[in-house]
Parts: sequence; C-alpha cells; structure tokens
Amino acid sequence: MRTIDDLDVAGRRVLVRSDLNVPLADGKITDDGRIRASVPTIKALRDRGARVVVCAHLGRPKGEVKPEFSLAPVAARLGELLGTDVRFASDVVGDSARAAAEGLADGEVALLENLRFEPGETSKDDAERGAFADRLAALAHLYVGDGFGAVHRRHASVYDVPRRLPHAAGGLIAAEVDVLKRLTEDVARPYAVVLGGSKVSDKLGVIDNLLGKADRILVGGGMVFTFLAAQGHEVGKSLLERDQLDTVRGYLRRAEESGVEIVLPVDVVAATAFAADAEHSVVAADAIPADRLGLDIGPESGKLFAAKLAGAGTVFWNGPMGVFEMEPYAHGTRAVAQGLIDSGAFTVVGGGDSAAAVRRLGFDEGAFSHISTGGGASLEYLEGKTLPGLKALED
Ligand SMILES: Nc1ncnc2c1ncn2[C@@H]1O[C@H](COP(=O)(O)OP(=O)(O)OP(=O)(O)O)[C@@H](O)[C@H]1O
Ligand SMILES: O=C(O)[C@H](O)COP(=O)(O)O
Repeated sequence: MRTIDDLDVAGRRVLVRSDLNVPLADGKITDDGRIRASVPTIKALRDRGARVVVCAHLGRPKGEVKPEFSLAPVAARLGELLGTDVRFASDVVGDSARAAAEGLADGEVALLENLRFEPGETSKDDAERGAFADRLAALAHLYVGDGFGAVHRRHASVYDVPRRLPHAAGGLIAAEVDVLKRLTEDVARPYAVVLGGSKVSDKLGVIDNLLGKADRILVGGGMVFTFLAAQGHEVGKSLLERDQLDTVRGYLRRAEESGVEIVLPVDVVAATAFAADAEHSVVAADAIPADRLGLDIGPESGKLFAAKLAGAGTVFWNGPMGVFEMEPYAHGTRAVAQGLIDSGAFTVVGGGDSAAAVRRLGFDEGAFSHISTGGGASLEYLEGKTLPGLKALED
C-alpha cells in the first residue's frame, strides 16, 4: 500500500476518509478516542501544505438527514485537537461542501457532514453508489484512506472513491494493520477471543471463521442471548436474533467437534427495562424471567471469563459485556477488561465502544498491548476476509 509519503500533496485538495464514529449522549461526545486517532494523519497532511477535506460517518441514519447524527460536534472537537479552525460543511456533496473544499488554503481543514445522510454512500446498487462516489471524488484531487474502523464496509467513501482518485493509506490504517497481522500470522496460543456488544447480526457470522482459528471463544454482551435461546433457554426481552438460532446451534456443534471451547455466561443481570434505574437482579443464565432483559453478564460469569483468559497467549476482545454506559450494568465489562490485563497475554481491544468502555471505566490504555479503533473491521480482518477498504487502497 502506498503511504502519504508517496503522494505529492502540497497545494492540492486531499479527501481523507476517517472513522469519526464516536459515542454521543445528548449531543455531547462521550469518548473522543477515534477523533484523536485520526489527528496524526490530518496533521501530517496539513504540515505538507495539503488542503484537507475530511469525510466520515456517524451512526446509522440510513440515507436520511437526521440532525441527531450531525458531525457538527465532531468538527468542533477536531478543531480543538488540531489547534485550528475546521470548516464544517452542512451537506456532504452539495453547495456547502463544494464551497468549503474550494475555499481551503494550503494547510487548512474542512469536515463534510455525515456521509450516511446520502443514500448513495451505503447503497448496494453499484450505479447509485458510483454516482455518489463521483460527486465525492470531485471535491478533491487525491484520496487518503484512514478510517480503519470502516474498512470492512463496501461503501462509496471507502471503496469507490479510491478507485477514482490517486490514493494512499493514512498512518492509522498502516499502524492497525501492522498489529493485527501479528494475530493472523504467528499467534501465541492459547488464543482466546471475547465477543459481545450489540451489533449481533453483523458479528455472529465471524464465529464461523474463528472456530478454525481461536482455541476459546467467550461470548457476552447482546450476542449471548441468541446462544442461550439456541440451547432452549428463556431469554425474556433480551436482544435476540431469532433467525440465527439454527446457525448458532451449528456453531455449538462444530465447536464441540473441533475442540474449540465456547464459554457462555452462567449468570446474567436482568432488568425490567433498558434503564439505569430499572429494577434489576442477578439470575441464572438459564432462568431469565420472561418479562426481563439481560443487560450484563453476572458476577460469577465475570470470574469465569477472567479465569478462562488466565494463561492465554493472545486475547482479542470486541464488544462490551453489558450496557457499560449505565453503572448497574458495567461490572461484566470491568471484569473482562481486568481479566485481559491479568492474563499476561498479548491483548488487543477493538471497537469504538469497547475502547471507549476501557477508558470510561478507568483502565490505563497502556495496560493493553493494543487498542484498535476497529471492532467489526478488526474481526473481519482476523477472519482473513478481504476488506473492501484495504483492497481499494492496495489496487
Ligand atoms: N446485553 C446487552 N443488551 C443491549 N446492548 C448491549 C448489551 N451488552 C452490550 N450492549 C451494548 O453494545 C454496544 C457496543 O456494541 P458494538 O458491537 O457496537 O461494539 P464496538 O466495540 O463499538 O464495536 P464496533 O466498532 O464494531 O461498533 C454498547 O453501547 C453496549 O451498551
Ligand atoms: O463503529 C464501527 O465499527 C465503525 O465506525 C463502522 O460503523 P458501522 O458498523 O455502522 O458500519
């Protein structure tokens, strides 16, 4: 992959695709890790006299303009971190975007509004995506891919634009790939993978591939209820992928045949509602009341998961064990984070919310071998899949 050193950027408009998908609460950024991780590449380009047009997504507004998904707060934070004004365009490829891009002087930075306000960004239709990519590419002379967290998406800004402009990989993508390579080439065993979070339908499939790679898979977070239901247990109102039950039964069978241990929680924190002040209690994982939903793994499971990580050679973790944003459901995530630290293994934590959880719960980032900005992206990389955003940069 070419790096930005291979591009002559001085005086030219460079479209940088970053991953600025940060958690927000009441319009305020609750963790700016992904913005900070994006700064070095933008700064390097400014220092070389580039006119930097940054583009990124926030959440999943599904092709509609939804003000709560505006990148405006991110533009302000990015400006603070860069120590310069960031011009914010109020659209993605419209008049405001063109004016912002064309008005840049050397070393200046603009940020476009949320890419996913435009249906073309995520369209599965090549022509629709291509038409949007044409408009996005027209804003710049060169393209730098740096949004590692989104490289697994075949989206216009990730996959189609680099096929239209001279391009290179930014420093973040290069650094992430360097570390993750270690986990695919010469992994120190036993190799444990911990999965949780809420993007269940997105991430259940990775288990299929990991069954041939990991020695042990620990499942928590929203992911776990499809497993418990597949075993015939009641999961109440918990997150559940009903159409995946047979698939999950297949994973459990294959794991047993191939000697891969799938570790499930033995207890769960079950609440009456998705709220911090809802009534909640610890129940056995096979006895979740029908009117409750599981929002964290229980204390015994926290101990069990930590014990299963002890002595591992490598641990990769994506997805919080519970709704850590609410203190009553943060214990499981805390226990697993501590378990990684105590394991003595080479430890990688991946994902926007997973990395945010580690910081928010007060852990020292340096206690982990690597904190990756990519959750789904890291998982797909570890599966050995071809990632559209990396492929486009290599071509
Ligand atoms: N039992 C649960 N029920 C509902 N939501 C849950 C549960 N456990 C965890 N979560 C939620 O999962 C979210 C994070 O999931 P997600 O899969 O997005 O992880 P991530 O680390 O951000 O990875 P990525 O970078 O791929 O998005 C958190 O906001 C957390 O509240
Ligand atoms: O949070 C992430 O993993 C990336 O920003 C990609 O977001 P997505 O899962 O909504 O495509």
